[in-house]
Amino acid sequence: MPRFAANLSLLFTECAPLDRFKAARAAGFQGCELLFPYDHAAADLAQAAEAAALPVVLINTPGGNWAGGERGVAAIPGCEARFRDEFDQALAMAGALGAGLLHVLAGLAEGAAARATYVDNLRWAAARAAASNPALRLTIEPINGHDMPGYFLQDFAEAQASLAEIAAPNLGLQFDAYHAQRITGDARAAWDNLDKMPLHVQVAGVPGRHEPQSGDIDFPAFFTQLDTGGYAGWVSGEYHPKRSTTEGLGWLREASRS
Ligand SMILES: O=C(O)[C@@H](O)C(=O)CO
Ligand SMILES: [Mg+2]
Repeated sequence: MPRFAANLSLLFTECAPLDRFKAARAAGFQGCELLFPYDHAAADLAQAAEAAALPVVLINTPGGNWAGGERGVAAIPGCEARFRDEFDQALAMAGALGAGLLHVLAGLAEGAAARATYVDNLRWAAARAAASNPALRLTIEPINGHDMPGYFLQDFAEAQASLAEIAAPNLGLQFDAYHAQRITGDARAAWDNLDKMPLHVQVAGVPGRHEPQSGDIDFPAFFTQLDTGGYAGWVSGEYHPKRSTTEGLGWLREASRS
C-alpha cells in the first residue's frame, strides 16, 4: 500500500493553515505537501508539521502572480535571473521544512526557445540543488491544458525527453494521475508507458478533480499497480473535496485497508 500525503493547499481548508497539519494526521495521512508555502514563516510551518508528526514531503517553486496568470517561469525566455532568485528561495524553504521534493513550475510558454530555456534552467537548478541539499530531489509535472491553458509542460513524452537530455540524478517526474487522465485519456496506461519510475504521485478523480474514488480512473487498481510496479514514494491527495475534507476520506480508509 502506498504512503499517503495530503495536499494542505487544497485539503483541510476548513482549518486555518497551521491547524491543517494536525487535522490531516488525525485523519490518517502520513505526510503532506504545500503548493506555495511562501506566505508563511518557514519556522511556523516547520513547527506545525513537527508538532503534528506530519512531514512536509513536497513544495513547489514560487508560482509568481498566480491571480494575474503566472505559473512559474522555468520555461520563459528572458526570466532566467528571476528563475534563479526564486529557485534559491525555494531551496531555502525546502531546507527549512525538511521537504525531500521540490516541484519546479515551468510557466506559460511554448516553442523552441521556451524548451531550450526550460532545459537550461532545469540543468542549472539540478546542479544548484545537488550542491546545497544533496537529499533534495526536483520534479517536473505534466499539467493538462484544460485546467492550465498555455502551460509549457503538457505532455509525458516531452517531460521524459527533457529528463533524458538533462540526465541529472536528482531530477525526475511528478505523475499526477488526474492530469495524466486528462492528457492521455488513460492514466493507468500512461503509468505503464513511463520509461522511469516517477519521484512523486498525486491523485484526484476525473471529471471534477474531486476525491480519488469514482469516475474515469480505477483507483484501487491504480494503487495496486503502483505497489506491484515497485513505486515506493508518496501518493498525495491533490483534489477539491466535494463536501468537507473528512467526509470525503472513504478512499483513504479503503486504500489503507488493502
Ligand atoms: O496539479 C497541480 O496543479 C499541481 O500539482 C501544481 O503543482 C500546480 O498547481
Ligand atoms: Mg498535481
